[in-house]
Amino acid sequence: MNSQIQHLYDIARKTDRRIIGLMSGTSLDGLDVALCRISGSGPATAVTLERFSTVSFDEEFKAEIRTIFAKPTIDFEQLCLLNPYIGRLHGQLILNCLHNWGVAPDEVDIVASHGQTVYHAPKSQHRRDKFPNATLQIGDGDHIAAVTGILTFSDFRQKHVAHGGEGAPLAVYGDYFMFSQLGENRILLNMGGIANFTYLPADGDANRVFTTDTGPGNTLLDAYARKFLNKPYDEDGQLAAQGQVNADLLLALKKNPFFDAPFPKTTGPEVFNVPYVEEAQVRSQTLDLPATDLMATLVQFSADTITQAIERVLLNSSSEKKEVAFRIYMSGGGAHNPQLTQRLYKALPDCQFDRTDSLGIDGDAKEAVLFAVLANESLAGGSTSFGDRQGVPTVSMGKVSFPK
Ligand SMILES: Nc1ncnc2c1ncn2[C@@H]1O[C@H](COP(=O)(O)OP(=O)(O)OP(=O)(O)O)[C@@H](O)[C@H]1O
Ligand SMILES: CC(=O)N[C@H]1[C@@H]2OC[C@@H](O2)[C@@H](O)[C@@H]1O[C@H](C)C(=O)O
Repeated sequence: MNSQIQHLYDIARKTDRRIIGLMSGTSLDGLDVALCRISGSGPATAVTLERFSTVSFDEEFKAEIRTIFAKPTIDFEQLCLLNPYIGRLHGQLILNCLHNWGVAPDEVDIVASHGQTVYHAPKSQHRRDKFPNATLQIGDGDHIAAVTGILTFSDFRQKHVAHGGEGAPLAVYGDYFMFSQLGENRILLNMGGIANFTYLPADGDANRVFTTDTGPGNTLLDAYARKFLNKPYDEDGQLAAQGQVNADLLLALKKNPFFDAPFPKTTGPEVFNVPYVEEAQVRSQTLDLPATDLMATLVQFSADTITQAIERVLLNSSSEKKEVAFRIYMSGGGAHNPQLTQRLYKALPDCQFDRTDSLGIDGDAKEAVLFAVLANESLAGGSTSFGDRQGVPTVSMGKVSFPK
């Protein structure tokens, strides 16, 4: 037997594993690196987040990704070059983090890498009948394994697509395994570039849990912060705080079939981008809106679409379950924006708000931890059924890269 297969087998048989989860999301702010110790599997999964860092990307690297990011037409050579480049970079950033943490690479069992999404195209978006749902992440796992010498799992989303899902959101698996709690209706709300939430019903029924994207989180805010402030984001919503919401533009922004589509569903910056806002401004005759009002309207747009999606869950829960309070646990960068969170508190007065930090997982690390949990599940779990339904296939995800 190849000794690397034996090594994989030995890791799978351990009672607990040290797994580094990696996430680089739609905000392109940096690489989230989460060193986790994980035992158990399925709903018995127990995670200790031992170390966490977000390693910021420099402007030159962000500009390289932006040449192909979420664009239907790109320079194919750039895509080809970035695939190994990002893999090697992520590998090097892992080594840097391990060095800073005083952890040797051979003390880590597995790297679980999301990669960089460069294009996301569910059927509802591409509308080309003969093609399936599609999504593309780059930063190949072989390069991460070669640079770090650590067995690497990567490219988690293709298996989900192969079984009829849209390739996202995958949070449903990790959230159910880590955060489901009998007796409490939980909403795990992650506000990254795109916002999504997981519904965890109080009865713990795996057949009813789901995660859905709700629309933009920070992606539009960041695009306009770059334009108006020449900064990566509007810190604490300071610019938005100075403006008034424009009702006509808000209405125009909300006119998109995505918002009425059934759960679960996904979207991305391929749809919600600057041209989308400009087109809504033309329709609502608000092209001359001051920067402050535009920012305030964009925050309201994110807040309203998140609220309306969550309200749908509250309405659909039976009267019996409504007696159990809904608690919303926030995570992701948007949870640091008071302009966004205050609007949510106001719009959902019957819900109690908290952060995933109170459940033991730093909200900024949650998505990186998810990939560590998915790799753990592929190694040691795989027996939890999510039923036979759209968007939540019962599958083990991730491809294996041996270091040699
Ligand atoms: N203090 C703050 N004030 C306002 N916004 C903030 C603050 N801190 C973080 N953010 C927002 O959070 C973003 C980063 O969020 P996060 O890292 O969760 O996104 P991501 O993981 O790239 O996205 P996704 O979940 O869509 O993949 C920043 O780009 C910024 O918009
Ligand atoms: C295709 C893709 O990369 N989607 C991301 C993105 O970022 C947030 C939202 O859009 C979510 O659908 C997903 O990531 C999280 C980790 C998920 O799959 O649950």
